[in-house]
Amino acid sequence: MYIRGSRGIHGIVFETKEFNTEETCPLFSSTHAQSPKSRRKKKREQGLMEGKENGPDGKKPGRVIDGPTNPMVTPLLNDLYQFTMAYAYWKAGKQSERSVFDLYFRKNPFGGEYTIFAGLEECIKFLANFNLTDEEIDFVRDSLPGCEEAFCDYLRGLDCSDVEVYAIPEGSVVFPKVPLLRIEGPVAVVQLLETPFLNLINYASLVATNAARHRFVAGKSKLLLEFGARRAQGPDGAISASKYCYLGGFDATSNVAAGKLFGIPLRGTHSHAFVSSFMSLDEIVDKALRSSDGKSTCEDFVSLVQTCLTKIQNSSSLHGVFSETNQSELAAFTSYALAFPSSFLALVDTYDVMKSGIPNFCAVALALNELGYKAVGIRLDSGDLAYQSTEARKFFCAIERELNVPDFGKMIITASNDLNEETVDALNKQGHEVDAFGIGTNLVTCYAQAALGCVFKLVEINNQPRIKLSEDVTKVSIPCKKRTYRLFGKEGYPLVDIMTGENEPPPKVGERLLCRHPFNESKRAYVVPQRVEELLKCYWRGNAG
Ligand SMILES: Nc1ncnc2c1ncn2[C@@H]1O[C@H](COP(=O)(O)OP(=O)(O)OP(=O)(O)O)[C@@H](O)[C@H]1O
Ligand SMILES: O=P(O)(O)OC[C@H]1O[C@H](OP(=O)(O)OP(=O)(O)O)[C@H](O)[C@@H]1O
Ligand SMILES: O=C(O)c1cccnc1
Ligand SMILES: [Mg+2]
Repeated sequence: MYIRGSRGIHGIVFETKEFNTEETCPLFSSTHAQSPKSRRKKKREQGLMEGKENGPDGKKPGRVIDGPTNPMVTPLLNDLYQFTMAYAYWKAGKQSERSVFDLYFRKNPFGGEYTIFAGLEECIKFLANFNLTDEEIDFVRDSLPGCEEAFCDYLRGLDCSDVEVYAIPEGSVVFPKVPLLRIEGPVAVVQLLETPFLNLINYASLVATNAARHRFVAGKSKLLLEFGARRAQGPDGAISASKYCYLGGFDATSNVAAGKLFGIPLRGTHSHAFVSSFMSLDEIVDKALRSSDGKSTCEDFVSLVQTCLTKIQNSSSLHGVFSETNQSELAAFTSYALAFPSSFLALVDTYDVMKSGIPNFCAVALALNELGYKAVGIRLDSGDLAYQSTEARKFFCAIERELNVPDFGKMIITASNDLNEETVDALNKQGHEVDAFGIGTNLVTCYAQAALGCVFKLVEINNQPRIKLSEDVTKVSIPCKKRTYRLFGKEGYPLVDIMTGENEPPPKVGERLLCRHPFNESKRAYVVPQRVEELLKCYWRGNAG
């Protein structure tokens, strides 16, 4: 069954970070995740969860799995109807019927050609710790009219030991309608997984895709910094954005909590407030700075900065670019350099980029250079970023030439201010000298598209296929328990993802295969795969061994 050609991504090398298990990804080997509830914690401490985790091969490494990162992710993070259905299944004696659900999305986000799958690890953490506390059961009892006590007893015994989860590895490039997860198990239990799983996967995959798209437009060589914590949709939005933007190809985050939780590299500069908090150089009391080799001390770093500024003012090619610079800004930069001589990076647009910020920065950077330090660079946060970055680079290169300071021209130029895919693309077209982009609002809020629209559909029960019909053909579900494969061509690129029935023979390398679109009869293609990769791997095998 032909689903979606991967040729749309032909030639693009995605550098998303793939992580299949906690072991393989240091990013998620956090030992700090908090258990949601004391009862769950106790259960884990007693080792009751031990031996249940499965890697992509379904093997059990035999150790305890932490709960979800966010302690609010409990079985109650659900739609009421999952509990009413669970009750009604139970009343009808159907609660244990073996069901198969597919989790998939229908359309790539952002008008694009691909999606990055994310959120799987949190789903497995949720499964591994799935149980309802007495308090939660009391609340469910009160929320369901006429709820019988025996149902509460049933809920008390519920866990995911009868559930199996097959999934595409987290961080993979995925396409519409191909199941990202296949979840098998007792229908009432699997039903209770629908909303939490969708919640954990929808935003994660959307923001990871957004990050990957920003990476693609920025190019491999640029440093991408996620600056979204202040604009994200609440605390979970911020933490999830940092985690999944890193997965999607960002290099670092400004979010300290995400750095601690996941080991994501932290990066940052300083704000306008720091610059405007200073009035004059007289405010700097401790003016001494030891040289980088520790062999000498400059007793008056402020005077050294002033001397360097005069040197720049007197240099022939820089002459005329500026006259007097803002002295409060110079005080802020000098003070910052005294605090961070080895990693000095200044925000240069508080007053006037070319007439003040850049010369002031260069004066401080030159003074540091005399003591053996190398300044890192600047940040631009307003105005025409293409023009300003180009002018700044020219200035740095002129100083390198005129004052004979090796590598001064290679200063890192960071840009921020409401950036998104389009502005980065526009900058590329105009030509710019930006080395690093700091991106917040548009990235983490996924401003260009609010949700991915993953769904969770019953495709089989008691070994019988199930379908959901719809007037809208794109909403018709694809029945049956399936296997999915990615077929690769001669040059090693993926050609197509296909779905087959569970018991159909798998595609064979070198054998011609007719692939058909599930809804559009006219779309079909013969493919001769050079490599075949099964996409759904076992991540949770319950008690099955
Ligand atoms: N060369 C460029 N080409 C296209 N877009 C740009 C370019 N330079 C900057 N931008 C974008 O244009 C917008 C500038 O917005 P705006 O004019 O509101 O900011 P500003 O006045 O420069 O700064 P602020 O209001 O934050 O002090 C930002 O979204 C920025 O990312
Ligand atoms: O623009 P974003 O992509 O969200 O990136 C984060 C923004 O947050 C900071 O300032 P803030 O926006 O708080 O103040 P500013 O608008 O005055 O710069 C920073 O200077 C960026 O502009
Ligand atoms: O470190 C920075 O420069 C930063 C962090 C968050 C938001 N804006 C900027
Ligand atoms: Mg801003």
